Amino acid sequence: MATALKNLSEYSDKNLSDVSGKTFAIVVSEWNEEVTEALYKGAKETLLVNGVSEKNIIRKNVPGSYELSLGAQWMAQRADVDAVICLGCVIQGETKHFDFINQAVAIGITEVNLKFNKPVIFGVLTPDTQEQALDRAGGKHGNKGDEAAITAIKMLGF
Ligand SMILES: Nc1c(NC[C@H](O)[C@H](O)[C@H](O)CO)[nH]c(=O)[nH]c1=O
Ligand SMILES: CC(=O)[C@@H](O)COP(=O)(O)O
Repeated sequence: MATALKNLSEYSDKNLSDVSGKTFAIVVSEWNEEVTEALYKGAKETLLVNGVSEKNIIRKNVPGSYELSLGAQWMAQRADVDAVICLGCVIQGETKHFDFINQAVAIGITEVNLKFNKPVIFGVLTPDTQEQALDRAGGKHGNKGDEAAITAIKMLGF
C-alpha cells in the first residue's frame, strides 16, 4: 500500500504566509479521545511553531465527530476567528453507522467553509482500527493534526 512506509504529514514550510496576527479555532471531538487529543496537540504545536499566539488559539470540544459541523459553524460565525480546524476520529464498527457519520461530517464541514467563506479544515481520521488511527496521530504515519494546521495556514495565504 502506498502509505505503508510514509510519514504522511511531511510538508514544506517554505512560502507559508505570516499568520502571527490570525486567530484559529480548533474543534475537537471527544470520541476516541486518545487519538483526538494527539491530533489536537499536533495541530496546536504546529500553529505555535508557525508564529500563532497561544491567546489566538481557541479550543471548542464537541461530543462526537457528527457534532463537528455545528461546532465549526459556531466558531466560523465569530468575526474574530480566521480559520477553523475540525479534529475527529471515526473508527469502523460493525454497522453502517461509520458511513453515515463520515458522510454527514464531510458534507457538513464543506458547507460551513462555503457558508462563511473561511477555511474550515477536515481533520477527521476514518480508520478501520485504533492502530491505524494512532499511526496517524503522532505515530509512524505522522500526525494529521499537524497537516490540518498547515492546511489552515496555507488557506489563509491565498
Ligand atoms: N462511533 C463514533 C462516534 N459516534 C458518535 C457520533 O459522532 C455522534 O456523537 C452521535 O451519533 C450523536 O449525534 N463519533 C466519533 O467521533 N467517532 C466514532 O468512532
Ligand atoms: C463508527 C461508529 O459509529 C461505531 O463505533 C459504532 O459501531 P457499530 O457500527 O458497531 O455500532
